[in-house]
Amino acid sequence: MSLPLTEEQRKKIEENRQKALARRAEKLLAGQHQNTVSGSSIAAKPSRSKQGPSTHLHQDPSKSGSHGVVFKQQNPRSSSDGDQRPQNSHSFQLSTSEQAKGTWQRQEEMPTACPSHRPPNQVTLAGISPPLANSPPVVSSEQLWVYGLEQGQIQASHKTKSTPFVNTTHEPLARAKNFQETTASSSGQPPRDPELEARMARPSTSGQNVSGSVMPRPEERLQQKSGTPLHKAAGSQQGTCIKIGDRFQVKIGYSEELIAVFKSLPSRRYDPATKTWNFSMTDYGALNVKTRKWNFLLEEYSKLMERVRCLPQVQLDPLPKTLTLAFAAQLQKTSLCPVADIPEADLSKVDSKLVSSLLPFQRAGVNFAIAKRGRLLLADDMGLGKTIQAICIAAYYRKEWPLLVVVPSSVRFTWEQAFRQWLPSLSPDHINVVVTGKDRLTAGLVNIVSFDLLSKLEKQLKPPFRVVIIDESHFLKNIKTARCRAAVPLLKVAKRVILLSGTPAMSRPAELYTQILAVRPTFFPQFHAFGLRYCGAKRLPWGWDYSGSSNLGELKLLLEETVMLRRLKGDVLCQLPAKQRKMVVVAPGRISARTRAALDAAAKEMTTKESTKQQQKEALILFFNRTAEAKIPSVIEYILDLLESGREKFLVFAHHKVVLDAVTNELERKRVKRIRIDGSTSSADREDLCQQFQLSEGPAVAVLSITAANMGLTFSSADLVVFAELFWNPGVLMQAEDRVHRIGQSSSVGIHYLVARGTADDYLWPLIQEKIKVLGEAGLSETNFSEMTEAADYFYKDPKQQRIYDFFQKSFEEDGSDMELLEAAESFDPGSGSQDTGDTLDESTLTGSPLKKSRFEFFDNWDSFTSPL
Ligand SMILES: Nc1ncnc2c1ncn2[C@@H]1O[C@H](COP(=O)(O)OP(=O)(O)OP(=O)(O)O)[C@@H](O)[C@H]1O
Repeated sequence: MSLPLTEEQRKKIEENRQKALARRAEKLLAGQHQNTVSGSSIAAKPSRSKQGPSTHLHQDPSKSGSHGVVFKQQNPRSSSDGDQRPQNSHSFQLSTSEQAKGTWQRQEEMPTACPSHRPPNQVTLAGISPPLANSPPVVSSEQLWVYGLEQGQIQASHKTKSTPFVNTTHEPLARAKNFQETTASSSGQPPRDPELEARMARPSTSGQNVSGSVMPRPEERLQQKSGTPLHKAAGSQQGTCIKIGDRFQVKIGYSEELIAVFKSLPSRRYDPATKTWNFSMTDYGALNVKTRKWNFLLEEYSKLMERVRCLPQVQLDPLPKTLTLAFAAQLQKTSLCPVADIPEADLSKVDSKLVSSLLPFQRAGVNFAIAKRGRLLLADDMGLGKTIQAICIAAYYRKEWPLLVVVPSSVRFTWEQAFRQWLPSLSPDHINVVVTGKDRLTAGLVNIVSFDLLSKLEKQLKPPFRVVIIDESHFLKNIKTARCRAAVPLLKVAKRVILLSGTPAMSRPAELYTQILAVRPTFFPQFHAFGLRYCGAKRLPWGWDYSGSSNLGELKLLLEETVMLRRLKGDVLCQLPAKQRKMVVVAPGRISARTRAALDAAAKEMTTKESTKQQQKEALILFFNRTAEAKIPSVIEYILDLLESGREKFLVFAHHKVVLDAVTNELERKRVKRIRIDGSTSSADREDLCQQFQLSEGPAVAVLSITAANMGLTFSSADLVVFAELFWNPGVLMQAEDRVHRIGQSSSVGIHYLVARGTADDYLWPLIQEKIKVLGEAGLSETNFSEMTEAADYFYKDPKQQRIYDFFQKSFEEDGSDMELLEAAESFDPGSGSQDTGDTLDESTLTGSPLKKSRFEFFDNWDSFTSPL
């Protein structure tokens, strides 16, 4: 951020200039070393470099009176000078050969090892540099001399002005800072970053420590801390370094000396975007600022920075310290390839069932995590199996358990199931799912808790967990939320931090900050530095605005090098099955006591010997009915979590009208785009609604009846299907799945079955699996439907449960049983059922739902069920 010089500052500079001239004259008289024309007041000793810019210039044919400059993109490794060759006399070399000579002589006399010659007081006031000029600044040698002398004075006012955290009154920012302070003090020092430290300790090719040559000097540290650029002199050019691929780019306006420096570096290129430019000096001012970019190999970074420091009229913001450390090996040429090969991790101590199930890209993910010492953001696309990878990574560090798993509350039990499935060596008794604020957070070896409960159980976080998984880590994007305040300190001190999110940032880079902080607390300990670099921070009358974005390419590189692994579905499509089915165990904790009692009564009725067949079937219908009601809050919670996680378009299939109504009403309340197709939708409307959904952009949900919308419709623009309810006929379920898995679908499709324990799902789910297995054996269905829930705990030890299951099986397998069940349901008296149970549904979730009226309209469309469309 540069501010124009005030009148007072100008006067002071002029005064100082005069004084400096006088001093200079005295020095000359005293016979001291003279530096004839240069601005080399910063150079205490003249020293000639063998590789100095002047050598290049003199060898450069560009000097020979040509009239233009051609900039061509070159092979980055080419050392040719061909990318900047003047074609005519209006070249960069100034208009006369005399001038050029004068300039380059100055360069020649500059020491190359500038830092050692540079006076220590060369940090100047942040606000005095003018904005990037449109035309080359005209700076006389005298001016340069004076600027060099006067910087110490300017610095005097620098310190109090350049720390936005101190000065700003912007509340969120102030809070962010406080937060940083409190978390730092409450949790002690953040853990050291061994990876970066190792890099820093690695010797460079020149035998120097990376830190020795790359670490900024004190004034640069001040600059980085304050987030303000390092300024050299009034009137200096201000530029920035940005890392791009294995190169870094310099964005800066014209400076003759700087071009000489650039030319001295063999890897230079000009304007990678436009490849070739041909322009004269007179056109320079009109050039688009965006095109003034140079880029170099990373390994030349230190060399360039050292030389640029010698140019008082040029000021170049260095790469952030975090970047220079992250890429130290490349900056120092100790690594030839941009990303070092990731070694294969030794997973011999992890359950072989899990390890052998990993797909190749998942195995690579585990290797990456272990190479990063168990601290990473695994940002694979949705449905790529982040859970299995996270469990494997955590299992690798099993000696450091107890493990804490923080998840959205709608998937707590799915995680429990996943641990059971993938880690058979872990006794189920050692898995602790925290359900209420009174539960113990440390009761198990694996402790699963929701974000919201975590903030209520903060006191139980001492001693801290050493291994932590955070699912859907973008839930932590807002530093002001209670969940974030509870989680981030915990993560900063944990030894292993596994963040999972398919959408780490949904709208702006600022959302990434807390996640980066959690994985690498030392990277950007202050948000402002991050905000300036990557959030296009703007100072507004009310404070700082960090809602923008800047240097995104660099941010991506930094994240990928150090913190984040992200694979998109398209990258690994060939390794994925066409359909990925997932059983989601939804929260039984949300079933009220009265519904639970009603479910138990219905279950008892089904197996009572005294009951007639008809009574048993009615009890079965009642059981379904209560199941539907019991699941509504969890279903809605799950759908809202999906939307919050960035799922854009998906289908929700349900069976009972009460569920379809509740979901539709909630989406309406949340103003989410939706369509609904059930038995009451006319054929013409069905097609229109379908098209509407197919063409819609952004989040949209299709709420569909399992029986009325399982055929004849195409929803290939979605790639996820959620079954809010189960249905006993797997053929109907698979037809419903195929609404998205059909021609036009280019992605692997996710299918989520929401299953609630203690309900009819306990029996329906194994029943469906059993049927599919039989069909699979006959080559009539895919087999992986049942494989996915192999470890599901649905095998009945209790004889009563077994009897219910047998009854289910019998009821649904008898010829015409469906019809019987439907008839039985028709004869059911909803009114009496309603009064009997008087179940309370979550009012907040069901606002606006015409519950009383439709409560027992179990099947939304009998006709479509018996004769599907
Ligand atoms: N290697 C594997 N073998 C068998 N099943 C797998 C494998 N990897 C993933 N799955 C299954 O794929 C489904 C999706 O996996 P998971 O839920 O972990 O994806 P995710 O990346 O966490 O998705 P989201 O971001 O939507 O939560 C699950 O049913 C999971 O069990």
